[in-house]
Amino acid sequence: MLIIFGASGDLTARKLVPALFNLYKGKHLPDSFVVLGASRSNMTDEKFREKVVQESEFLQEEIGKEDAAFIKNFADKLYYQDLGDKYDGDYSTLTKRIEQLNRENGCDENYIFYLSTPPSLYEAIAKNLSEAGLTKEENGWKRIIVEKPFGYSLASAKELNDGLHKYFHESQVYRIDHYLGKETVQNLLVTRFSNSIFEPTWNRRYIHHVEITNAETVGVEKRGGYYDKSGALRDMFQSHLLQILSLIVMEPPINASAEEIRDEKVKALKSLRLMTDPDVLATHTMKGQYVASTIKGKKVKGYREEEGVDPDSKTETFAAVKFFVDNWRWKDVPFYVRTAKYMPTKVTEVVIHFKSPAHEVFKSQDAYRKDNKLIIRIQPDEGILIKFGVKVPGLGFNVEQANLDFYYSDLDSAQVMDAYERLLLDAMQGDATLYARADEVEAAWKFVDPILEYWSNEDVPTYGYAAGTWGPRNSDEMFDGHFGWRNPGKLLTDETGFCIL
Ligand SMILES: NC(=O)C1=CN([C@@H]2O[C@H](COP(=O)(O)OP(=O)(O)OC[C@H]3O[C@@H](n4cnc5c(N)ncnc54)[C@H](OP(=O)(O)O)[C@@H]3O)[C@@H](O)[C@H]2O)C=CC1
Ligand SMILES: O=C1O[C@H](COP(=O)(O)O)[C@@H](O)[C@H](O)[C@H]1O
Repeated sequence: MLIIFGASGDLTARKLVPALFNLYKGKHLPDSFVVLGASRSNMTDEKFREKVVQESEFLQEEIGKEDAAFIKNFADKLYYQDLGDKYDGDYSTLTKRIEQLNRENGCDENYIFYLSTPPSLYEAIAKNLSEAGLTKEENGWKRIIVEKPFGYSLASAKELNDGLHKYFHESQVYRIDHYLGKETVQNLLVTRFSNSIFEPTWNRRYIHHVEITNAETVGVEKRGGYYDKSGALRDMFQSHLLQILSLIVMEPPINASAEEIRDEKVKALKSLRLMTDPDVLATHTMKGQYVASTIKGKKVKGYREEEGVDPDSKTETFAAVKFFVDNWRWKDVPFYVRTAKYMPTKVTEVVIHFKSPAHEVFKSQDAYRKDNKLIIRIQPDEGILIKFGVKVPGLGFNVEQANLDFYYSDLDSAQVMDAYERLLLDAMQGDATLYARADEVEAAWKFVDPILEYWSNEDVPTYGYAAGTWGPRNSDEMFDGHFGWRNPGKLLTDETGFCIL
């Protein structure tokens, strides 16, 4: 049984229920499987079913495709229990409901508790589950999935880990990071460790620098209140982007088990050189915020005008960090990672920039266009592209770049599972490989904390950039004159919005 706390919220309707529907449709769920939503709101089972189906755009589309009886059969697996006026009360009513559903549906006592509430409630919920006897594993396994953000800083992440560990063993805790559920993120491991052509060059001898971009075309939408306290560094960089980075940086695991892979990821995260010197932080980090602009004749709101955002906010919607990895493989190779809202195109990609050939036989005017690049496109158009030099036909030896590409969509079996679908299924199967372990999360916060502390200083500039552009006009300066960011899409406006906020 899957028991979702905070089931009246946005995530349940928009992500969890559609993922469960797809698992049901793909026959990945046992017949006895049921979902029990729990929150403070008062709702009947029927009302809960109607609500999640109505609020899920995905299910609305499915209603047009599937026959009504099929959708109803799925919806009938969803139940709801209100928790009274708080999450840290007595769970005896919840326990009785779980027992009743077990009897009625012939379920085992295998439970996943999915915490989809504000994180401040996680420990209280874990405590109440334990006091209600719902965490005992005598008659079946018990797992707890916790949503991001996992902490607000290293100290709060440690506190949260300690709080959960009072009631659940680490092997029962599944910290979700939906980027790890993306097919191409998982493919980073396969690309690296199942091909003997990449691994020998995957080091300081051949790689000049590594770039990771995560760009979104939307602003903060309805989540202004949450985002203004978080910012891009906490929202995306600490979690999703450092997870991707760890897969690029890590050493080969001895096998593909959850513990071996996660051991190597932790080692990678622990190798990140901490930046504490303000002079280094000033040149190696940059924060920005989108300001109003006009895109295709339409006025777009600036971040400070969004609902729930402080009109004087200095919270970053653009975060860029340059850093080094202190180990044998990566010594002196710079990593550039950026994430931002309201950029010209939605894209997440990793670009491995290889060094120029040791001896230049063929001179080229445009070194950037000549150097080899491996581009791993995480989304959209999931795939891999290798850029390599070819001779321009005709006289002389002029070099231009050609592409060798692979797109996931070209595979016959291209049925890419949604990230939540994959991760829920893994949790049901007890596979935690794609979930973050306590020490991974703490290692990531350890790297991020000094940057956040530096950014909390009023003197650190927050650069304005026009919504629809590739961030602050001066963001290439981090590259010390070497190339700059790869911007895979045209600007949506001529405005720069450049200013210091
Ligand atoms: N929505 C998204 O796209 C994403 C969400 N997440 C994370 O998932 C979790 C759930 O997100 P989401 O569904 O958007 O959150 P919501 O704000 O919609 O909250 C979920 C539920 O928690 C309960 N709740 C909200 N605020 C409080 C409060 N102050 N005290 C007690 N209960 C409260 C409410 O239920 P009730 O009042 O009925 O008890 C609410 O329906 C959060 O941790 C979020 O950070 C992560 C990634 C993306
Ligand atoms: O976790 C989050 O991720 C989304 C972006 O996810 P994607 O799968 O659409 O790339 C981001 O918009 C949100 O701010 C953040 O909390």
